[in-house]
Amino acid sequence: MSRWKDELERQFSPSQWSPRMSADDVIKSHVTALKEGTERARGLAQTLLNVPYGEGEGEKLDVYVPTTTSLDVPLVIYLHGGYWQFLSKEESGFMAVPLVHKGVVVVAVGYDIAPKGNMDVMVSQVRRSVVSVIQQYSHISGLYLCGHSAGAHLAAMILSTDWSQYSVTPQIKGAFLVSGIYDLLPILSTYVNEPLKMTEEVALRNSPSQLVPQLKLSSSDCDIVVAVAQNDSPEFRKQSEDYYKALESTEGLKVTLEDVPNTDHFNIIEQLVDGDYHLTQLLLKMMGKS
Ligand SMILES: N[C@@H](CC(=O)c1ccccc1NC=O)C(=O)O
Repeated sequence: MSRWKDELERQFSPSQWSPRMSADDVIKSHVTALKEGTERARGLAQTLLNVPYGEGEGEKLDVYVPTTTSLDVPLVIYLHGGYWQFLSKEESGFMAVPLVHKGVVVVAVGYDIAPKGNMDVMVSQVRRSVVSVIQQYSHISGLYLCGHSAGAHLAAMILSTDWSQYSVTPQIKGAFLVSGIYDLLPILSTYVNEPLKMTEEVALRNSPSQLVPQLKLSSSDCDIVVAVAQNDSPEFRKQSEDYYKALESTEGLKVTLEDVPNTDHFNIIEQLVDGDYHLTQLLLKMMGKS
């Protein structure tokens, strides 16, 4: 393998950039943290698990419901990460712990990761999950998205949807894009694409960086936070910076770049179990619940 390809693969291996632990350990600890947080959330909140949003076996979502008498109930849809090939909704309810406590509904969406699903399928699934959620929860005070890593990519694709082919047009008030990938071309030649098997055409039509004009048409009223970890790799940091710049130079969009100090690709999202964490506070503030 060429040194150039080695370096590209290292840039797209988030586990190799954590200053906290070895690559293997940071992934193990990530999965454990997400699982434990999700178990806690399932113990604390009322839940509706495995609610179908489509016909497919994998087209199900989990709802974490607050006990509140307030009429102002925002809803956050969480899209999990894992390079479109790892993780599931089963360990994706962790952020519900502090949010449900503040009267926010949290929805963790499942989608068919590769090799079962491909990029077009996953993007279609998460878009349909949003339509299903607003049809079932029409009384909510606002719809928000949060995605991590590959899930931030999927959230950005939701913001970039031409809803004319769908039965409703979702009004998304805010989106938290955490350590995401917005240009899929650089990963085409890496190990990440082995199970995905994307062609250049597939990568282009599923790159949010190519869809900024559509995002402006569909999501001009949405507050967008592009968050990146201080210890994300230079290529990951560049993905967030470039996408932020592309959005920011588009007139009429409200977008901020959050460079989160003392975090890596994994604990930037794990810490959403903590109500005092900077990004939890920002999310609550965006929803008017701080
Ligand atoms: N090869 C990747 C693996 C990875 O990103 C990952 C693996 C398991 C669960 C989650 C992951 N990534 C982000 O959520 C890495 O080097 O981190």
